[in-house]
Amino acid sequence: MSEKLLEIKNLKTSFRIKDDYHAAVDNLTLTVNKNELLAIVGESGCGKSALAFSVMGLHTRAKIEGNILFKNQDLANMPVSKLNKLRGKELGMIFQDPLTALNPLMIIGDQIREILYLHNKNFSKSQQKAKVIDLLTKVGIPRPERVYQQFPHELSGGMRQRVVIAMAIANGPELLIADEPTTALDVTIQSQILDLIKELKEDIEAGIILITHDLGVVAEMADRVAVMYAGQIVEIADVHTLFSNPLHPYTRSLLNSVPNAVQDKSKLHVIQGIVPSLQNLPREGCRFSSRIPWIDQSAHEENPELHEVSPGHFVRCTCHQHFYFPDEDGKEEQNHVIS
Ligand SMILES: Nc1ncnc2c1ncn2[C@@H]1O[C@H](COP(=O)(O)OP(=O)(O)OP(=O)(O)O)[C@@H](O)[C@H]1O
Repeated sequence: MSEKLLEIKNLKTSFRIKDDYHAAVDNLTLTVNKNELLAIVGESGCGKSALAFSVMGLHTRAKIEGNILFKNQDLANMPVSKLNKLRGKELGMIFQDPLTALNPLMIIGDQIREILYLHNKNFSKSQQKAKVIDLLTKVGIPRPERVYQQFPHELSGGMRQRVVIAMAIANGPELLIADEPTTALDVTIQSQILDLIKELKEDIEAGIILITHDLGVVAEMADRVAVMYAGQIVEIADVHTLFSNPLHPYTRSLLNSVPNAVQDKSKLHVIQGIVPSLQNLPREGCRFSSRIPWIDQSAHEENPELHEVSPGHFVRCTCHQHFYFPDEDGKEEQNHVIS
């Protein structure tokens, strides 16, 4: 039986725009188990980062409602002083852009030493230095003694992201959140960084939330996948089920829009449009219905819920039972009705 590490219950993260609050994460419920890698996917603007920042308590102006239970402590309703003791120790985060995550005026060694010292004042300076060298070696940095003395601008983007990862794992986090950790890097470095996160998963035995746009990465690394659209989870399942039997129209659209070597390119089905802006998000009915206007309105639920269609596989709204792509000619898909 998997052990729950993080349990998010009815999380609502809202930003104030003009005079009103608008929810970027809307009534979201999710668990992450120990030693599990949960991938969160979805288009830009669907609320992935808002969710990650809520877990880490990094929103300064957002209104947070609901519960974020980490080992049964509620991060959403915790004083900052207590949260600070968890962040950088039991909770680690790898940010999108390593340059903004590092202090440009401090050498790398001191930045990592500071994190170690903050959470363990008993380490002597030489013990801290040894540990930093150890961490830099672990994240694959060649000549760690030299890098210890260098400033962030002296390193390449890939090396900087390795440093950020070393900082995130310095105190052995139990939950690690990686928010598009390779966005700022070129393709070859991207795969090295992802390999590193994969290795670390075995090594540090943490629960990991990986936010990414890259479905290839998800297929290779994730244990479970949550698909987000307009602030909500529309489908969640173990990685095998999600890729072999995607049900929600949005999930099917995401998977169908990725070409693969054996696929006939004329059969790429793409759903047009984008995630609406926060102020224009439909708050009632199926939020995806405006993207699939050819599906009869009666196919949607009034208040779409997540339904468990097989053990651990949840899909929002009943519209998936009646969904087909408009440019599909096969009758098989047109009759895609799941009882
Ligand atoms: N501080 C903020 N104030 C107002 N609106 C915000 C704020 N931060 C995010 N938003 C809005 O909330 C919605 C969700 O944004 P979020 O950054 O979480 O999306 P995302 O899925 O992480 O996108 P990306 O993949 O581009 O990082 C978007 O409409 C965004 O414009």
